[in-house]
Amino acid sequence: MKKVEIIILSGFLGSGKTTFLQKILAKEQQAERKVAVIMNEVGKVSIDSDSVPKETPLKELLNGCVCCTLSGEFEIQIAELLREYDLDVIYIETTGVAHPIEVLDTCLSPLLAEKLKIRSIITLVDAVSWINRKKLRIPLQRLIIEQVKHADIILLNKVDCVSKHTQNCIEEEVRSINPSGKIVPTVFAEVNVNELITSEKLENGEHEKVHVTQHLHIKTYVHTFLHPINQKLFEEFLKAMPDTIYRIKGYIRFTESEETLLFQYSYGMPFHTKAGLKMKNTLVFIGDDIDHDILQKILNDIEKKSILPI
Ligand SMILES: Nc1nc2c(ncn2[C@@H]2O[C@H](COP(=O)(O)OP(=O)(O)OP(=O)(O)O)[C@@H](O)[C@H]2O)c(=O)[nH]1
Repeated sequence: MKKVEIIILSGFLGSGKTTFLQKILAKEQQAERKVAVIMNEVGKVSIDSDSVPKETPLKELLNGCVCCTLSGEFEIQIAELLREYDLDVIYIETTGVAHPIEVLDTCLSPLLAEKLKIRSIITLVDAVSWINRKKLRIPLQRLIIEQVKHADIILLNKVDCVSKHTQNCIEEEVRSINPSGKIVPTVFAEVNVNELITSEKLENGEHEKVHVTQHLHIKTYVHTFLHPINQKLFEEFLKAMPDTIYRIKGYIRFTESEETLLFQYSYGMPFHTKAGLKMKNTLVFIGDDIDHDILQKILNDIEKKSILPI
C-alpha cells in the first residue's frame, strides 16, 4: 500500500515556518510531487493561507491547537485529504505553541497510521528569540526546548540577525539539547532540499501487519493483533515496558470479552473504554529508542500465548 509522507513543521511563533513552507512548496512543485498542506492557527482568522499556491490542497484548522482542542478535527482533515487526493506528502504547519510529539500523536490515529509514513519533524529556531528566550514565561521556554529536542532537523533561522560567534554558540546549545538532530543554519529559511534528507535506515522485517518508521528521531511502531489478547499477559507487558515508550493508543480485544476496547496509554498510565464498534486490533506505539524487532517479538509471543488453550 502506498503511504503518504507526513512532514511536521514546528517552531515558536514567528520563527519562519510559513517562510519555509512557501519555499519548500515551490521545490516540491518543481519535483512534481503531489503535496497537500494542513495549517493550524491558534487565532480565529487565517493569516498564512495565501502563502500556499491555489492548486495545492489546503485544510485550515483555526481557533485552537491540533495537539489539544482540535485533535478530532485534525484526524478528520487528514482522512479527507487521503480520500480526496492522490498525494505523495502532507506538510503540517503547527501553531508556534504546539508540542511536536502531541501533533505526531494526533496524526497517528490507529485508523490512519497504516496509510501514513511520518517522514520528519522539522523545527525552526529563530536565532534572535533563542537568545532572548529567558525573557519568556517558563512554560514557553520549556516548549521551545521540547520543539528542539524532538526534531529530526533543526533549521536555525534568521542567522542574518546574529553574529557568527552567536550563531556558533546557539548551535552548540541546540546540539547539547538534541545531539542526533541535524542543524542547518538558514536565512529566510532557504535550504537545499538535500539538507533535509536525514539518514534513512532500511525498514527491515516489514510485513503486511507491521509498519515501522525508523528514520525518525522519535520512533513509531504500529502493530496489529489478529486474535484477542490475554489481559493479564498484556498488563504484565505494560508494567515491564521501558519508560522510553511515551504513548500507546489503538484498539484491543481481550480474550475475556467480546468487546473491542479503545486503549490509551500515556506516560505510564493505561486506560481503556468500550470502543462501541468492532475495529481492527491495531496499536500505535510512540517513543524514543523503540527497538521494533524486540517489541514485535514480545507482542507476537503474547498473542501466541493468548490463543493457547489454558
Ligand atoms: N531577518 C529575517 N527575517 C526573517 C527570516 N525568516 C523569516 N523572517 C521574517 O520573520 C517573520 C515571521 O516569519 P513567518 O514565516 O511568518 O514565521 P512563522 O513561524 O510562520 O510565524 P507564526 O505563524 O506566527 O508562528 C516574517 O516577517 C518573515 O519575513 C530570516 O531568516 N531573517
